[in-house]
Amino acid sequence: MNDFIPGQRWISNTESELGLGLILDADYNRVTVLFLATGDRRVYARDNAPLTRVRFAVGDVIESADHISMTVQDLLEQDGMITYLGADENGKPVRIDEMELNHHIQFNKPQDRLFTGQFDPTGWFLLRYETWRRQRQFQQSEVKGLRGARIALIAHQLYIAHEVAKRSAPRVMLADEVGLGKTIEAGLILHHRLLNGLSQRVLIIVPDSLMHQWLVEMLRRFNLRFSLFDEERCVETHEDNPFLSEQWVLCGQNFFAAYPQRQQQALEAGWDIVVVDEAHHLEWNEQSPSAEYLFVEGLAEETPGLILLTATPEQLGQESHFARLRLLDPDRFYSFDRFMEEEKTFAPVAEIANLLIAGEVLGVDDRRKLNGLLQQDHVEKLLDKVNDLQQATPVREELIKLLLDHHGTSRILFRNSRHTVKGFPERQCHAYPLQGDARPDDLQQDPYFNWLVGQLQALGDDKTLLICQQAETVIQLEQLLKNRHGIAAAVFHEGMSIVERDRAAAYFADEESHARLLICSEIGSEGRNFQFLHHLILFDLPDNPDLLQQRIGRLDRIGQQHVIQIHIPYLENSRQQVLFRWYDEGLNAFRHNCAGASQVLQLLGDQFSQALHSQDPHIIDAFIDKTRELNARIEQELQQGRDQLLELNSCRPEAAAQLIGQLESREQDDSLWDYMEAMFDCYGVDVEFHSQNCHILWPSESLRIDHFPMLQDDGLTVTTSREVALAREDMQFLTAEHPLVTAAMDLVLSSETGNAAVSVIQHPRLKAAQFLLEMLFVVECSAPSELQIGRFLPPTPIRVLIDQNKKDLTELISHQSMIETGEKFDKAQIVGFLNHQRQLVLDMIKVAEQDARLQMQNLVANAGQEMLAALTGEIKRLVRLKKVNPGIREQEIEQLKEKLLLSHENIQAAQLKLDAVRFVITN
Ligand SMILES: Nc1ncnc2c1ncn2[C@@H]1O[C@H](COP(=O)(O)OP(=O)(O)OP(=O)(O)O)[C@@H](O)[C@H]1O
Repeated sequence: MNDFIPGQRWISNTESELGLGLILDADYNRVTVLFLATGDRRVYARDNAPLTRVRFAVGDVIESADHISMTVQDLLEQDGMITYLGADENGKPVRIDEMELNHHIQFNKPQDRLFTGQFDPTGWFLLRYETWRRQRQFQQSEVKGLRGARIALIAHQLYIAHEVAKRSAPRVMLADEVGLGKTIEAGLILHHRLLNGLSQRVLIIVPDSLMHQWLVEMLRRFNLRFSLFDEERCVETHEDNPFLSEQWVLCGQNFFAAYPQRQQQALEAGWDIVVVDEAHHLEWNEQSPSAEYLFVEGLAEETPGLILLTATPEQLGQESHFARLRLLDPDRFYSFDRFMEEEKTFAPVAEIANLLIAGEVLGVDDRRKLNGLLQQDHVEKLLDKVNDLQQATPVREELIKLLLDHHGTSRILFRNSRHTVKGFPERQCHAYPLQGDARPDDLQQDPYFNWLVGQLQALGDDKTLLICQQAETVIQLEQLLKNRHGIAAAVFHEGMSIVERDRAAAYFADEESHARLLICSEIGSEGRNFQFLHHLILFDLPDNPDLLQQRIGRLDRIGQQHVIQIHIPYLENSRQQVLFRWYDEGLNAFRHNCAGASQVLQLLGDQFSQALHSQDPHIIDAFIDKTRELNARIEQELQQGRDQLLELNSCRPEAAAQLIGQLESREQDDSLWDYMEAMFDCYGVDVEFHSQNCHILWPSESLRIDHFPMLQDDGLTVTTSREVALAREDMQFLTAEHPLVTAAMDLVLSSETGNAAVSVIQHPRLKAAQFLLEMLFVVECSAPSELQIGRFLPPTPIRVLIDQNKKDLTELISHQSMIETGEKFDKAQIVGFLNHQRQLVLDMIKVAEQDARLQMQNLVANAGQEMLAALTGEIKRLVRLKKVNPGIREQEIEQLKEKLLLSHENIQAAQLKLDAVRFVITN
């Protein structure tokens, strides 16, 4: 067992990026280590802590926390602590106690393994090399985080995810029209952030009826395994704060409402991103904001990332919509009146933005208008270049960004509609006027019920969804259909538990089940996926057009293959008939989603309820005509203003097409599979051919480790084809982002295996009987995770090849061209030779290191510039907004400046580590 003494310095074998650890405490079972570079504290079991004692040797150059560096000349050991004695650059004697060592220090171990003969087969070195190369390539890829999801490549979704995920704090409202894939967009954003280490802790809050669907979607589409939290689960964890027991948590909205003390715990637990689905339920007005709103407001203040999802943002009125935007960006959305005022100026803003996007020359007048709009932003210099062919593209992008952000609907609101996303099937509406004076209490006598029985018979074997308002109606309908007519139906309503509801929906969806009808109360009208159906019966109609859109959206969503048939019964001369005509003739809302419906309703005011209760055909006709007129006007206004701006922000077709192009070309290249085969070979995983692009993986008898990521004894079937993955959910979709691949890559890089190797090669440019060193250095930056330094300087490999004359051959002889001859060598002889030539080998490493250091300086300089551009952009924006919004605190700006300084400091403190070395003999 290791002897740990507080004050000693140890390094993590698996997370060397944490820098130098300091033993804080060691008792019988456990050892506590503080990694000062990142501020992380880790507790390990004492008998198998993955830690290595840091002990420098004579000749090593070390540095103290105060940046005093020295060459070690001697080591003093007392009571388990080491003191290094040596001299600084000027030869002045220095002593550094190990406690004083710089915590950013990292270690160059591969050469030690080389000199002691601990080299691995070349395949491992190549695997290590390729793993670093791929990881770096991945970091630089525009489509990182978007590749691994089991989804069809749909332009607007990829565009949004790509736009949002790379921001320093993703705070957005995803408000695409019903069924266009907001859950998928949120999943893609989470997937990207988690995969890149930009976010760790995620809380998703959804209506209870959607909990299970979210859980399944996150897992099957993104390989993200969330934990469902309810009261029972919280009690079971036995933790003071149960939310600290998991990183990815999914909760129902009602749970927080029912257990307010859990709200406090969720607030205290701290998250990187909070996602709220069906966010229109967060109702707000000045006098009485809802409890749900206040809770999310609390989370919004504490959490850097916030994603709100709603297809109908204005369902509870403009004020609530504004309040939710304010949750996301209080600096930008500070006054409701101002927000309402701004809508009026959307048309000219959209006009100019369109000119900029179209790449048209901006005349003097246009430039003046633009300058007027962007007065606070001092864009004169940009405007000078706006027509300059060489510089116009980035300049125009910047101007569009400013316009949308400061004068448009802002960059946090995304809304795509069927108007722009094509390919949705037609909707047909069938009206069924029924005779009768009024609807009796007894459903059996109700003409609606009799109609329903006949209608179900007419629909034959086609499965159908029926939605009505009340749970009570659902229960009665089901009973009567069963008892009187032997018709089996599944039900879904608020009186059922979540498990019962999910079970009912699954039973209904099962092709084998007898139930041809699913009867839902209004809660079934939100979020659920029923695109496998194409008949919808609206047993009654909601008064709110957004609710109607939600209902139809259950069927009219991505994946719908058929023309959607909407069936609506109504009693002649009844309120329901007027409502039907209002939707049908006034808004045309059954066949199309109607963007201006909420505004029409607002403008109609009392006339709406008056007309619904009227029996006078003139009043009703006039009401319908007025609706039609208002609707046409509002739709036109929206189309020229707000909707145009939303469209511009929500998807740029060329950019999206480029993303899709990149994703497709990656998938056509099968180098991932070649790489994985090499990995499987090294680790001892058997591969069996299944069918084209599909394989079965098994742990072989000679598996090198106890457990290969995700691999069970009964094997795992994988496919590298997206098409197959979409059709066959039983297969894993193997991409560079699949957890099996990423975990296997981590495995390679966190172990020493492959960091020292010996190869015999032949190369036309090299004489026989020479030797060279191929080295892989890695630039690493250990910094607190909230700085997200990885955005600018992720771990970056640098390859250097040096020959025995200390000449740098990196450019001349590529890694790929160094092919092994397969010739055997005498290991003992090589070790003897290496030790005999120790000084030369060390000198060769030194030369390589100098070269790598130069390259590192460039990397650091570039990363610094990128960081500076990103953070000064954020600072400038705040300074600009502060001029119009007195609510912005100076402190916010100061915090950003501090973040900039800290990021700069950490990037400058990047370290170079020799990760792997290969001794190459030529033949
Ligand atoms: N890119 C995609 N590939 C495959 N299926 C998709 C894709 N995008 C969406 N879908 C499917 O389409 C349906 C609608 O998507 P999703 O639930 O994300 O939409 P939504 O906008 O959240 O809907 P709602 O407004 O009803 O909440 C889901 O069944 C989803 O799995």
